[in-house]
Amino acid sequence: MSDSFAPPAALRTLQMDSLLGALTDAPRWAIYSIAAAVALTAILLYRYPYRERTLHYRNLPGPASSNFLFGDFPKVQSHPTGRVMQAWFNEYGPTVRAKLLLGDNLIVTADTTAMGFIMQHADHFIKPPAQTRMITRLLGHGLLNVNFDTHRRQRRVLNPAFHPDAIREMVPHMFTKAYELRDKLMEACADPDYADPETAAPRPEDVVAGARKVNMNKYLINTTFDVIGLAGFDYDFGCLREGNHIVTTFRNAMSELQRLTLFGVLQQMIPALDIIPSKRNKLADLARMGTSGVGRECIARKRREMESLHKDDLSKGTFVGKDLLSLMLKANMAKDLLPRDRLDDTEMAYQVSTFILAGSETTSNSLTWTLYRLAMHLDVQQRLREELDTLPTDEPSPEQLNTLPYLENVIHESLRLDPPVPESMRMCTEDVMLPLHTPVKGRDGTMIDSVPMKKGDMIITGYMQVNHNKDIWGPDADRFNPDRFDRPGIPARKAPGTWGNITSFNGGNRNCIGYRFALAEIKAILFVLLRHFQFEMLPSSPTITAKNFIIMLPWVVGEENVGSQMPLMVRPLEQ
Ligand code: HEM
Repeated sequence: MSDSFAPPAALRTLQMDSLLGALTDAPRWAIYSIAAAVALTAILLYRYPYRERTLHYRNLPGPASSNFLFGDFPKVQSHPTGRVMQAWFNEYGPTVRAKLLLGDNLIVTADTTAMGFIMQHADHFIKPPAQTRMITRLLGHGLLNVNFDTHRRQRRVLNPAFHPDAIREMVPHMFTKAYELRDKLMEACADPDYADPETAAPRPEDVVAGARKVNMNKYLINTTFDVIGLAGFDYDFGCLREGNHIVTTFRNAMSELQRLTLFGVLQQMIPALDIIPSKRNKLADLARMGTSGVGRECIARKRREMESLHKDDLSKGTFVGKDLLSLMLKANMAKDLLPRDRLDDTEMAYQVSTFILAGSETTSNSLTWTLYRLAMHLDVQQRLREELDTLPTDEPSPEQLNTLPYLENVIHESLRLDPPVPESMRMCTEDVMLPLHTPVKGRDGTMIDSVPMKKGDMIITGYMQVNHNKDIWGPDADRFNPDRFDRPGIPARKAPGTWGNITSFNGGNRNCIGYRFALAEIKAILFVLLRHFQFEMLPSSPTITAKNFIIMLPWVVGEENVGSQMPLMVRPLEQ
């Protein structure tokens, strides 16, 4: 039947010949253009309508894509941290689907059960390979970016270094650096010509008797780098004193990697671009060489100290220091550790790079946002200061600091409201059903209480949105109120996470290994700062906003050229 409509064979041959003839006669550019157009159409049909129709979680609700090529993430990035995602959750419920690059889909959730499930199944939800490649280039194969058995092996050696007893021994280093910071700020405030090079020149109204405009974020970054150097591996970076070129290179690399550039986007999609000596690749290599070089130097020094102490038997080389690296080296020598489970020196050096990143910018940002909240709420700041003043010492022990309930509440509230790592992305490694606490209404009107995920699917978990969940923290969940923790019935229900019913330190076996270190450091630094200074908002009231570049950084609207900053008025207190 159908053959009767087909042209006769001779005619078919003629048509084919004339098509081929036309193609061979056509100029080359025309042939290439046609081929490119056909390929592009095929790709677009595949990436958009085809995948949309065949997507296994297509019923999940979510926004219409805000950008055909780049998906929703330019919009997410151009708004303050968490704003766009929260708007989606308000409209569709806590689990939605959104668009990544070139029509790729992903799931975005702040559902407490889904997030708990992801935390408890770390092998099923790993960091996306593109992100891991980038971080590995910066840090090497350290704890932050290895998976499966390698992660378990490394974590086993690192865990003892973060035991509460071990952290207690590191607190004096935290105070040493907190007092160095105090002295730097005092110097700045005493100098009538002081102009902070890390922020814009003060406006006339910000020139105030007895106080100075200071970019506290930068001072705190220098402090936390110094603390991690001393407490982490017995190495003084001296960032507060005079700056350090290794840290500067490292921070430059971080800024470059955090910038949204076309090359960066392409590099995520095309691993072959890793070999291009682009600015971001070169800076990441330099940063890794610098920090892991510090690691190697410290490891060699520790080994020499151990050898001179325990010439006869290296395995006795226990008491070489109380820093993280010494404790890791000690754990690595434990007799019950099989040789294949030990970390070699390169792996050990990469942990140093990892702690430099994971242990400094997170803590400094948490402190920065805490000071911002305290500057906005001078009553809270004063009440906290009065509590700190009840301790009869300039260098309290961790136990003494732990007796201060308001200090605990302020830190808890700040970490809840402004988590330095506001979200994380994961890739599914095998097919699973993701359970939900709160069902969402599907596009076809049915309720969805679990989401089918397949190997390779991407998901973003919103730490910040769980922390702001009104069902857990009450109707004022978006407000800074350290007293909420003393209210009966708050938190109203359980949220996943390692500490304080908040997700800021993640949870499960990929939780933040350094959370006790961070809490001790935040307490020591706040103790010293608040007993010597009052922190105030600038009289010119610039708009401070938060932008997420892996870490939630503070920016001043209209001063983006200055880079990330938190300018505050710093006023020394009369002693
Ligand atoms: C307020 C300060 C801190 C916050 C909010 C914080 C938060 C986090 C979060 C959310 C993660 C999970 C990241 C993910 O898997 O996507 C993490 C992991 C990690 N953090 Fe922290 N962190 C802080 C301080 C520290 C400190 C001081 C150290 C080290 C001294 C540290 C070392 C690490 C490491 C090594 C990991 C990777 C753990 C693993 O994958 O097993 N962090 N942190």
